[in-house]
Amino acid sequence: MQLTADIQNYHFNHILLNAAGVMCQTSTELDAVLASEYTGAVVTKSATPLVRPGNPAPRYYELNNGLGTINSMGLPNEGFDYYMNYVSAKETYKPIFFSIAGLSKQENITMLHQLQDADFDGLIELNLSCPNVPGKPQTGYDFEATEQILTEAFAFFKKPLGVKLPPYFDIVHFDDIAAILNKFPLAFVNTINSIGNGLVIDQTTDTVVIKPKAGFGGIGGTLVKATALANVRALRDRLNTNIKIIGTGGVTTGRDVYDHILCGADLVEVGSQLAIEGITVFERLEKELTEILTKKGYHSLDDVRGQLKIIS
Ligand SMILES: O=C(O)c1[nH]c(=O)[nH]c(=O)c1Cl
Repeated sequence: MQLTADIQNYHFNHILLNAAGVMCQTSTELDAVLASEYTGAVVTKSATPLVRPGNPAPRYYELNNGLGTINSMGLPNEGFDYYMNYVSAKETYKPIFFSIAGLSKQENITMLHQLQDADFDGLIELNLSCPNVPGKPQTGYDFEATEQILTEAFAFFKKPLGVKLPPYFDIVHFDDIAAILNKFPLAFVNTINSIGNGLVIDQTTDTVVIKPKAGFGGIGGTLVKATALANVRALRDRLNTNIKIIGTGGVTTGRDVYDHILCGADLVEVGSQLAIEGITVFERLEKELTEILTKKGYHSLDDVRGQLKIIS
């Protein structure tokens, strides 16, 4: 079964990888994702210039019905230099995505200059959608700011650059963000990040389940699948074909992976379910995906990608 994909001159022997933020903050976690036989790549925790402890705990919670997660981590990470050292020293044939999430346009531009000048050979994911830094809006919801930072970035940045987007919920917003993104030679778009600022209640204590922001946090897992598929499909339909799509959100079974590909995804990321199930999730998802493809008589993901049918 052909389960491969390409983004520019990077080849992926498997289409699954972690979502930034999950199993990717330390070198031990990054090594575990790379070591899995069933991952095609790894993405780092979004880096800020300096080390960040993140928000006070409890800041992550798994709903006891298994339907999702809520997090307000607050961008905890080891700092830009840690991840630069990791990717520079790493001997791997698998592509590495280096995620950055500066707290200002200038921080992102500075990190992009450092990445441009470094001998890092990989892909860069500009996170425009962290919902959990108090007082900091999600850039992806500010279309002018999004266009501005991409204009400044592409004035000097020549390595493969993609963006991690928040979910959109309005057809006109799909039109608007796609029109902006199509102005730039992006390698990929990764959609979606968690659905920002949800609220989960502990039924026994009538209390929110996470401490930061009075309990407001990003929602992931099964609960966000319909929104994730819509964003993958809407952007695939609108973006230039040379901008590849990474589908993220709501992946807990092989069928969910298949659905993301039907909507147009080239790679598929696993966040909440990886946090819940652990590294073995990748083997299970690939086996379940392969079963579906075999049953349908397909030999390659190319037979499926973007082939979602509508009712005519
Ligand atoms: O709170 C976080 O660290 C976080 N949490 C998310 O759900 N998405 C992000 O992009 C980030 Cl940066």
